[in-house]
Amino acid sequence: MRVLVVNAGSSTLKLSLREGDTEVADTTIERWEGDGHDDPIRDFVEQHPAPEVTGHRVVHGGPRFTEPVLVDDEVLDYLDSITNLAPLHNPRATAAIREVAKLLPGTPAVACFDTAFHATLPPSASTYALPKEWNERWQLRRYGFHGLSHAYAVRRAAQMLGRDLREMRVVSCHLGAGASLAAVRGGRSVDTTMGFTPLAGLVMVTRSGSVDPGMVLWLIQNGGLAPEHLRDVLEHHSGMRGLSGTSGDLRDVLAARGEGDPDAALAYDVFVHHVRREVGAMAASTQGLDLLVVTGGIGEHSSQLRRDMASGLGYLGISIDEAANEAARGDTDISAPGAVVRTVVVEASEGTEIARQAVQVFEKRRSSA
Ligand SMILES: Nc1ncnc2c1ncn2[C@@H]1O[C@H](COP(=O)(O)OP(=O)(O)O)[C@@H](O)[C@H]1O
Ligand SMILES: CC(=O)OP(=O)(O)O
Ligand SMILES: [Mg+2]
Repeated sequence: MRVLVVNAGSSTLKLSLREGDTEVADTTIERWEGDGHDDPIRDFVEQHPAPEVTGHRVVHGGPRFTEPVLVDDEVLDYLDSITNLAPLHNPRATAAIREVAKLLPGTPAVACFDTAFHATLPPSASTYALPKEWNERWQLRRYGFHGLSHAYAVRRAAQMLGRDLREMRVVSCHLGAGASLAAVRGGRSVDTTMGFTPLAGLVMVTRSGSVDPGMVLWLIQNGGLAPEHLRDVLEHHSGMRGLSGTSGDLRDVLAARGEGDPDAALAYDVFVHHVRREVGAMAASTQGLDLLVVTGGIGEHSSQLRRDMASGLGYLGISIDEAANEAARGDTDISAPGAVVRTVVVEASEGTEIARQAVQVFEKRRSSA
């Protein structure tokens, strides 16, 4: 089956065409505003054979969607209504869904949610200790994100090891522009570092990750900061970028650190500290660890980050092979011989998971029609 996969992330737009398990064409648009001014989606669709189904990444499914769903007007209206839950991401996804619907009228579109993978969190992990009425009124809870990436990465890692995912305790690390960890047990997500929004958890490239809520209130009341300004700073000018004072891209941070820049050195140390600390937290939620999976632009490409991360996690049984870590390209087992916990690098492929889900929904519809 031919599937068009549309992944509108916070910064890029990735398009790919898949036939079964093969990616026959793909493109990444670095800047896509989704405002109809330029139309890379049209170009891609016109240059390739028509798909039978389209799969879209939608970051936030809100309280309603815990599984992929066939898109219709009513689903789109609902997604519009929850835009403010993921303002960096969801508007771009709905813009892309509308654009593709115009170009390929009649082709079924399936929305695949980052949040869906974490719908299995137990209440103890998903519940915020706020007034019960608030949680009910606004459906406040830890939703968690990067679920498409985590789902693919843990399945792929288990396959590489020839093991049954359901029999392993896994911590999955998606370290890209956005970063989150997932604790996976019995094949299901039982905890994750992101929360109600993708701003929570780890220190990221430009996002602060979790900060003291009392400090946010203090900044509004005593710092005189307007909420919108604060949001912009926490989303775009914090993380490694805020600390380094220039770029949050780990390549730039490591280069500046190498030249003796103390701000870049601190930015890196803070990033690594939080990754290590949260791996420990996730391993507590899985009650032990058999497999550590590392994915995302940072996880796949920075052997230094993997080395520094692993060097602080020996107490969990994590031990990596130096040479394998340095040489790792694509999907690679970098575990030290005899390591109690396997450490595997997986090339992120949200697209594979989106295509899988889209085909599943499409075939279910066809068999019930
Ligand atoms: N060779 C590299 N070394 C260190 N970091 C890298 C390297 N290549 C990419 N990165 C990091 O990966 C990030 C992008 O991650 P990626 O997962 O591709 O992005 P997105 O989350 O937008 O999909 C960049 O911001 C950069 O920090
Ligand atoms: C959910 C999220 O943070 O996505 P991204 O990493 O693509 O920004
Ligand atoms: Mg990404």
